[in-house]
Amino acid sequence: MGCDTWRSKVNFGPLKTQSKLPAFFTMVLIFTYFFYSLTGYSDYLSSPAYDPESATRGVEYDSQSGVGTPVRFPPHPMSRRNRTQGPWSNELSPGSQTRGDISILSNAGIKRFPQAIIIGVKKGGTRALLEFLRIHPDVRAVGSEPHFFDRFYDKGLEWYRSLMPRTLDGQITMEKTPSYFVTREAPQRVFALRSQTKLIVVVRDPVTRAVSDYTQTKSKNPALPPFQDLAFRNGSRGPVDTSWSAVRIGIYAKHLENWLRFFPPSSFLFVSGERLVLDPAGEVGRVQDFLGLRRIVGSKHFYFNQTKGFPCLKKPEGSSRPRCLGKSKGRPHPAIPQGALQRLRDFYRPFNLKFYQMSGQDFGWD
Ligand SMILES: Nc1ncnc2c1ncn2[C@@H]1O[C@H](COP(=O)(O)OS(=O)(=O)O)[C@@H](OP(=O)(O)O)[C@H]1O
Repeated sequence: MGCDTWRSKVNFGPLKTQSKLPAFFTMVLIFTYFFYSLTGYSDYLSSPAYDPESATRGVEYDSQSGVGTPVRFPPHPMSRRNRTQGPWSNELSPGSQTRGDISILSNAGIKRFPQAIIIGVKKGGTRALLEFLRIHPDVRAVGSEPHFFDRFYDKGLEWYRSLMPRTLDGQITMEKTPSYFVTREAPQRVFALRSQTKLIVVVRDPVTRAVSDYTQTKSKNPALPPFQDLAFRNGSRGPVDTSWSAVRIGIYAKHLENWLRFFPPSSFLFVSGERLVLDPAGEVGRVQDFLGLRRIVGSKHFYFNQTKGFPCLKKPEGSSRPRCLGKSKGRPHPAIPQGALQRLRDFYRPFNLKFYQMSGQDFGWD
């Protein structure tokens, strides 16, 4: 009788007990999946597994020879806690680190290596471009600068991939680290990871860029000598001091040569930092075309903020309110003697002309 009673109590309608078992286990599986998804454990458990795309890329990677040698990824070097608190956390952009970090959907998709990287240039407008692109539903980007190919290469590919946001099929993973453009080893390293990587370089008049760079350093170190004392040797009377990074970064042709040893010209898109301010929709339109994206980000997303003196977003990613970039972007520059600026302009002219030839674009700095 006991057994019959039990049977009749667990009888769901016309189904027999045997046919209910698979349904029961399916429910347990579904429950377990949602439990892990909601608590974030699925992220933790799945991180050492390689998606086919990144595993294929691992075959390309060889830090010594650059290409062709299959190598194993190193074991995951970071604990769960450290993965979210990397050394780059001080460099977080204003706003969230990745789109929808706190949403349940953040566990959907796969962490992939970037298909496109903004590799430079420092103070070119790289943050503005990345924040503009992040409005696009098919773009997901790391908010901070990973600095993998210059500073943290020793941490290994899995560390790098763990920083990436999850993407669904058809979405593009991006990051920006402007110092890659001037890092000697970066081209080979990027190529070794993914030879098809699309490379975006935001360039700006090298003279203004140098002043912008100086302004940033001076804001952290007010005792910094005057610009002209650093830009020229012998107390500003001598030749241009190319050992000063603020000057050296602006010799774009030289750095680009280094990249062209590994990547064909078609891998690059050069974005004008000046046009990005004057016509953000136009410049972002070119970037969307280059990335093979639908032109979704357009003029309706921008407005010119008179106080800031720069275009701002009407509705940035992760927010419903208009927002401009932070105070460190678009800040006033100190007055530099005209003579010093002219000498620098003369210095850069031949390099600029060479860069125009190499990039196939005249940026109009001269
Ligand atoms: N929309 C908008 N808002 C604010 N700032 C803008 C914008 N578009 C371009 N810029 C220019 O971006 C310059 C900073 O460049 P980066 O973001 O590449 O700097 S960094 O290398 O990441 O530090 C920054 O340089 P400074 O003007 O010297 O501050 C700006 O001129």
